[in-house]
Amino acid sequence: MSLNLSADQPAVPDDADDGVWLECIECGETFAPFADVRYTCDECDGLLEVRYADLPTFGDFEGQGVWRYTAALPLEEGVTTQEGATPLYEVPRLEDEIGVEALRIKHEGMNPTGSFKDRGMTVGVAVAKELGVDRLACASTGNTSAALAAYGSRGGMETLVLLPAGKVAAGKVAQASLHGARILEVDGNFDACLDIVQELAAKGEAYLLNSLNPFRLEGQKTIGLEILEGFLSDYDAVPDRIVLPVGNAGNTSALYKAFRELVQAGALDESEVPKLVGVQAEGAAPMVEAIENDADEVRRWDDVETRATAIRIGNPVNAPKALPGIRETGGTAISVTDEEITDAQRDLAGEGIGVEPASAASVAGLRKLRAEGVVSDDERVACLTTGHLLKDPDAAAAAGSDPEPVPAETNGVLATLASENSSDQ
Ligand SMILES: Cc1ncc(COP(=O)(O)O)c(C=O)c1O
Ligand SMILES: N[C@@H](CCOP(=O)(O)O)C(=O)O
Repeated sequence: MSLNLSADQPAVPDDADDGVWLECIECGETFAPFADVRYTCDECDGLLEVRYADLPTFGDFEGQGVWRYTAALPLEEGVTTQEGATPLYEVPRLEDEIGVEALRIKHEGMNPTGSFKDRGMTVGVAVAKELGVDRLACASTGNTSAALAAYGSRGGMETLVLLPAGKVAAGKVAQASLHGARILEVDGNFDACLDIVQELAAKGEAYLLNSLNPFRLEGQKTIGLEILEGFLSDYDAVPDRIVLPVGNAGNTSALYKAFRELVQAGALDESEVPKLVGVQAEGAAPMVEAIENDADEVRRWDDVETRATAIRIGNPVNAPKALPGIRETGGTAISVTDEEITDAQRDLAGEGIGVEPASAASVAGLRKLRAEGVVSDDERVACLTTGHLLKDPDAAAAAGSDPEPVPAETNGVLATLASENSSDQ
């Protein structure tokens, strides 16, 4: 099986349920979608994708948010807190400074729990209910755990999250905790947590809701659909390029699937599909390594480090879906330093957009690619910012300026205002 853009719509197998089925991206084996719990192929362990007998075009969408795109989703309703419909901000100063025809920021930090994970969970948790499971679990660098805890509690289900000890931003742990998840802090990195959660899921201890779960990625497809609709409405054309931070590579896979389905439905010409550009932190860049080396597989990095803790991931499990997404769209992958990430975080904040460090990687990557001449000045680009500033208050405080102590009287305040701001020097 190849995930190419011009692949024909597959024949509907006998095990389809109401025109929906699961299919292995490696060997093509098909499975009924809601009869049993499975995350990968029984035959070859390949990744699974949800397939549809009928694919929608733009005219088939109505309403707002993730569930506007019901025609492109496996269920008609989810466990919802009104996720999606996030802003597509204009950033005139950054657009000017980076030097592209148009730059828009799709700010996924404006979702209910402050990250794009809500789009996946509204679908994934609803499928879990359909399957009749009681305990949901994930490994997480923070945002998945916050979203799982919130949507699990909304669905009245037990949630278990495994976090790398000491490597998750404070806001995210607080969210998972208050929404009632049982939090286990693992003495290991995210990839080790995911190995364990996969084993727990295989033993039937919990239903896995990381992005290995094909249903979760269906919800995340709606990011791509919203970006395309936003650009069509404002520019009468889809973006030339979408730049996004990459960790486990779920979004890259999901956006590519959204575009492939539009091409198959005849709603988008193959030549119009936006180039997908993945950005990783230098200290955690296995996807970039694979793209640069033209490799078929991604090598697992055992030691990963970056200030952008959300993308501190060395073994992107969705690589077999994401590598074709980058290559088939004519995109690329690039790594950026932590300093470049923080600079971009400050620049976005300077346009009133508060993002966590991992999110700013997209803008840092675009800036670098523009400077290298890979992106040209006539391009219209969307950068995805994946999580809100308040997710990681420590990183925000470190990137911002320090408060200045003043006495509790006006003259003292005036004297301080008249002096140089020492934190600006
Ligand atoms: C804020 C943030 N940005 C980016 C990513 C990376 O997304 P993906 O795993 O879909 O590549 C994650 C988590 O993985 C995240 O939490
Ligand atoms: N950044 C992620 C890492 C896990 O990714 P997932 O998409 O596979 O759940 C997180 O927030 O935990």
